[in-house]
Amino acid sequence: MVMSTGEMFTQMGSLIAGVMFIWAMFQQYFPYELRTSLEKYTHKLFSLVYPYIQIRFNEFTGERLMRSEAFSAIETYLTSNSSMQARKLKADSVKNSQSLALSMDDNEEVADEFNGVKVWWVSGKNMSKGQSFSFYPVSDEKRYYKLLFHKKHRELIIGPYLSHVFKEGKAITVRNRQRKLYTNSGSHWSHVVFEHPATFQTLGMDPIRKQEIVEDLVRFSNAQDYYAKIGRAWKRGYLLYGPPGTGKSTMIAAMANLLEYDIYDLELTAVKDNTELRKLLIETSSKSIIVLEDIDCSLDLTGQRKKKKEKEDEDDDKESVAKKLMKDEGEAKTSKVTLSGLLNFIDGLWSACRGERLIVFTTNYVEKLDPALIRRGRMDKHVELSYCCFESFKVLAKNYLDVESHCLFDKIRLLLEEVNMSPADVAENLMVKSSMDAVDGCLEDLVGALETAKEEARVKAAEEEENAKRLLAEKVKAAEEKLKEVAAVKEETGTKIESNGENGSLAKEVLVQ
Ligand SMILES: Nc1ncnc2c1ncn2[C@@H]1O[C@H](COP(=O)(O)OP(=O)(O)OP(=O)(O)O)[C@@H](O)[C@H]1O
Ligand SMILES: [Mg+2]
Repeated sequence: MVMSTGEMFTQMGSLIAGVMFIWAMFQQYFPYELRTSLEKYTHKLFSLVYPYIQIRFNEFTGERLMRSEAFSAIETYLTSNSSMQARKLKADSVKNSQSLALSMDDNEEVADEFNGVKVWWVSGKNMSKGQSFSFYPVSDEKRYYKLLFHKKHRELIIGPYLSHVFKEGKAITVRNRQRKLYTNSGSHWSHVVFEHPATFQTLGMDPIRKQEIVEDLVRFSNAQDYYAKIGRAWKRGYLLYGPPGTGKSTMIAAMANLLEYDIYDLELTAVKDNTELRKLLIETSSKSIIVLEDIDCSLDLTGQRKKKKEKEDEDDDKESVAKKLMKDEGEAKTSKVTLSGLLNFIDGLWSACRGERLIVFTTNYVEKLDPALIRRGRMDKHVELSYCCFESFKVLAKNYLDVESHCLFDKIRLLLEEVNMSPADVAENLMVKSSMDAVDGCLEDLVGALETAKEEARVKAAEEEENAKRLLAEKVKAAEEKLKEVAAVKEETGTKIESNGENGSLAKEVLVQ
């Protein structure tokens, strides 16, 4: 059997250690003075013969036998190296069984290089003593990794190399993990696998603004040191606002996909009180987006969710939820989330308990939100998503139909300047309905839809103008009637006042006014 380098060094080390042990036992028979100088020389000799250092990383640590973070990070780090070098590999599936990860099997060895220095990693396992025979897999094996390197590189390996291994191992874990979409029922989060395919490439909006948002997000995700330096919690608030179907929810999915974050979709109406809200916050992990959708209609005074449509139909002098919360706060029972509870959730002391988090609010009615809720510092970036412009259309056309230019584009551009159509409606028209004339057919459908919308808008505007004219005519008529009445009264009272003597002219003036 061929012995690998690391194995050879380990065996050599064990052999020398054995000899040293016998030698140490033997030394006990020498006088004390002679023994101390002998020990000194023995150590020198040992490090000359065997100049290597070994570090052992056990899989389980502590009294509660927690799996060691260092071990996990090393295991993941070595996975990327081992598939090329090790002879015996273990296979495991990652990312929803879509791909395989190969890692080194027990008693295998791989070499690694860092700044030109070679090190060896050896995997091994110990069995617990007193094991009884069983047909079932043994669960009390204790695995470990041993790192072997020359003693002259001690500082480099113990410092920069090991921190590089841990950092890289954790980064690979994040890349390979299955991302999750959480939702709360009461004070508990439950999750499904997050698989939304939206990306910033497929999001239809002005490319310059889109680039600005992408850069802002990437800058945030790399800014741990910066946030620590300026003494702020590593979190950022986004307010996405605009009419329905303009891509607010889609943008959140694109954000999560860009940064590889989990999403916590917080249903505020299902939260009993501020304490429950805080509990939910504490249970979120870092590298995540906490989403509060439709913040303007998430709650009402009774804590019941109102459907958006009903909300739209309600009377005009609606108050923002935030204002209602504020009013409600004084009389709040323990079963209510209050505005201050929500503000604390966003930027109270507990909000800093896990770093690297985005908090995203969405709303169709930004003007209804309480300024306290969305001031900079809480919602750092305000992003308006609006009706489809020509730039957004071009992204959608490229995405849905794979076209970058077409003879109908000019017509569409002019129509989009005149008509308010949401990207969701534009996208609906660009969905291929049959294999025949896909591009021409879809673009013609869109032109048709835009022209219909334009005509509808024209008819609506004409109706509104007609209504306004009618209203004005009615008002003029009413005013004329009033004038007639006033004139009649004036004539009657004017005569009386005139007969009243010197005050008569003054009274007349007042009446005229
Ligand atoms: N800007 C956009 N780019 C690409 N697709 C979009 C865009 N806006 C909307 N869509 C499409 O329309 C659908 C609805 O969009 P989305 O749910 O993101 O809208 P929203 O702004 O969140 O609406 P609401 O205010 O009703 O929640 C999505 O499935 C998406 O495919
Ligand atoms: Mg939405």
